[in-house]
Amino acid sequence: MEVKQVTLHKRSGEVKQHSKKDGVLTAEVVSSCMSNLGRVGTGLQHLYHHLSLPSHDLSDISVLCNYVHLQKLELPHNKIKDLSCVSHMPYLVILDASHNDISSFFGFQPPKNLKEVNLSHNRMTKMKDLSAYSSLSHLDLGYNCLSEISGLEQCCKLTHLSLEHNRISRISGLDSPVLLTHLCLRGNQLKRIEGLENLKSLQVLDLSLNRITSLSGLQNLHLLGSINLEKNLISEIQECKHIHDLFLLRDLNLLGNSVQEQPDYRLAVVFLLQHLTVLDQDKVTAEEKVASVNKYDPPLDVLAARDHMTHLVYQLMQPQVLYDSTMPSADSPYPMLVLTGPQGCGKRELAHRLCQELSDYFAYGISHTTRGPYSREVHGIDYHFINEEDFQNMIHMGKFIQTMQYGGHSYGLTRDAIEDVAREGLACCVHMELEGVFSLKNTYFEPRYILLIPIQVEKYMGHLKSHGLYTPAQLDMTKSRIELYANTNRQRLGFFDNVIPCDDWEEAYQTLRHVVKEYLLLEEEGENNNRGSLDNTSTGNDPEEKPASPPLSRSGSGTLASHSATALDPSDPSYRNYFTKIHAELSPQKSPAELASIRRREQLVREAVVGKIPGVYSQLFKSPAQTAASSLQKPNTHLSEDNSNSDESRASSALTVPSSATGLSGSVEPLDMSVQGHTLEALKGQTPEAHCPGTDQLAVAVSPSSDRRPGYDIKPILPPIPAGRKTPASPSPAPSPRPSPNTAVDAEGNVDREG
Ligand SMILES: Nc1ncnc2c1ncn2[C@@H]1O[C@H](COP(=O)(O)OP(=O)(O)OP(=O)(O)O)[C@@H](O)[C@H]1O
Repeated sequence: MEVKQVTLHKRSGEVKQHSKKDGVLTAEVVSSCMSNLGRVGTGLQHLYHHLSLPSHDLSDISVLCNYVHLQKLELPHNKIKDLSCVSHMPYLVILDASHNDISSFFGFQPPKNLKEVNLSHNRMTKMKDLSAYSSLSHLDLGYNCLSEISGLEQCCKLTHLSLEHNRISRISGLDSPVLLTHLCLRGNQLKRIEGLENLKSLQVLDLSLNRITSLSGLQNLHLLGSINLEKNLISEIQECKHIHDLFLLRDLNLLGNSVQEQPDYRLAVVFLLQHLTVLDQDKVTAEEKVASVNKYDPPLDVLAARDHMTHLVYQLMQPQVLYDSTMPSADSPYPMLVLTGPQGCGKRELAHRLCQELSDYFAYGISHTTRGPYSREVHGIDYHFINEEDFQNMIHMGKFIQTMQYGGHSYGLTRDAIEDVAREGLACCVHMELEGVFSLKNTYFEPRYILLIPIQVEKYMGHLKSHGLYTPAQLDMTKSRIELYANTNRQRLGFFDNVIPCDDWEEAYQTLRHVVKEYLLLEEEGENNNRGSLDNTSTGNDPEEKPASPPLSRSGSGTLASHSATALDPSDPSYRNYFTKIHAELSPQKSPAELASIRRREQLVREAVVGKIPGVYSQLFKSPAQTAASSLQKPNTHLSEDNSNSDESRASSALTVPSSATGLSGSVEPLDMSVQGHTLEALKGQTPEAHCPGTDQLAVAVSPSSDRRPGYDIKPILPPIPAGRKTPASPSPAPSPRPSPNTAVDAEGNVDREG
């Protein structure tokens, strides 16, 4: 249908034809640029609602006074100075007069429903009161010469506002448009983020190309999803803490800020703002998120894996040392009992008492610590108290099997401490925090883990306070860790073998004693078998489920008990059976798959040690298919066979181990233990510490979720030489310090025991 604009729009009914001349808009041009045919209100006439005249060199558009029904008017890229014709368009909803020469701010009577106005790229210098334009939802005033935001007090429906590239040096006048969702102040002269407090609906904020130094002022804008701060003066990562609680923030742009030069900038920001999906116009990958968490707040598994790797690497870098008494045999790792639980829950005293009462079975494994002794503590009984420097030296000498930082001090359990006990023919009983347990679970030791946990928290806290040893901060930390233990127990079925409430110390001891005697099948007739411990290896639901302790018969128990009653003779062949049985009773049962895996790994070590296969590590990490095949071809060799080959073994291990260590030390830098546990604080409080070389490499090499991996529990050692109990069982609460039992292999391959 052909519609003549002239008949539809001329108010007077008369059409005066104009031609486009000297920037004057004519009716002909208008009629050729109209679109969107509709009806007038009466429904009797048709008319066009839209007029679009971009880039027509227009300067005089007064002819538009006649086009009263226009709803959308687009006049960008002309030379228009006067927009007064708009006063005649009461139905106008959208006006685009960008890229013109307009200097008068809203120089027309307000169309009642005017919603979207684009006056960007003009010459306006001052904003005026827009209270008559209360329907405005989108307003673009970018690229003008405005120096102050004002006149928006009544614009309650405004959702999009752009004032980019003006001369604004301070954000003000934005209290009212509370529905504002998009605000662009790019390219102004802003130094601070202020005056945005009321814009609670703000979702997209562009403050790029300003001189902003801090992100303060954004903290309450909880709907913000995107912030552009490109090319500002932000220099500190900790500024991100101001937007840390903006949980909907997905896109942050800090390109062109000096903060990007900070070490580990991207990881630190990704860690602080974990909801980000785009940072600096680059997608945040899942790998980056994991790496950032592992770096700044590593899960216990990751910490433990790093701890384990550190000690493994340092151990490998030392000359070979044989820990014969604790070496796992084919079927029975050295038996250990670990009491864990929050600080001050009494586990240390419980461990001492247990070792005293069951001195034929257990002795206390003494940890090292850098904290000073409390008043009644004895060096060499409660701890080995050493200074930080010595502790670090011991780490570098590969002495520890696990370490942890707690309350600003270092704690660690050495191989020697365990070996000391093992050489007495006893099982080792230690106490440690949860981190220690995680770490120990990476080693070849397979202790029973007993969690001692306070149920009555207030009573426990009162007890701790009464010690008078702890600062309020330490007390708070200890309290918060009760939940950590409880959660670990809830979330990791079977992680602890037993859980014992420790609100009443005597009751806890009796339960512990009972549990341990049950492990050892030593329970006296008639003794209460119903104590308040939870056996965590059983869910209690499955009637088929195996009991936590191996189902040894009573006669087995009798044998064990009678062995324990007399001093053990190492030459007695039943000596090893004794250990095997303690182990069987202290170790959780394994599935056939686990057992097969352990055997495979042991087989590999044996082969490497006797020189049947080349390097220890190249074999330990070979593909599962090869591993399976090789273990099929070479069925489990007996320990005695390995012993018969001892010359060859020594030669082979002396050759292979240092080369493995060298290979490792080339690619894996030793860990700086002081970094662990401090990075998060450093990040939150101030600029992160300088990058710690090696930390990342280790973190990458370690899978956080895996407790047991090939090679982790393998030591480059010779088969065990049972040393046996050297002294009669002592009733003392803890083994007294004795010379190091370490045994070294000299250049000729001769075994030489220290001390
Ligand atoms: N080698 C270790 N690895 C991990 N944690 C350890 C180690 N040795 C000791 N701990 C634990 O470190 C925490 C602090 O020990 P510390 O002896 O300083 O505190 P305490 O107030 O005497 O508490 P507790 O009575 O529980 O030992 C304790 O929970 C303790 O069990």
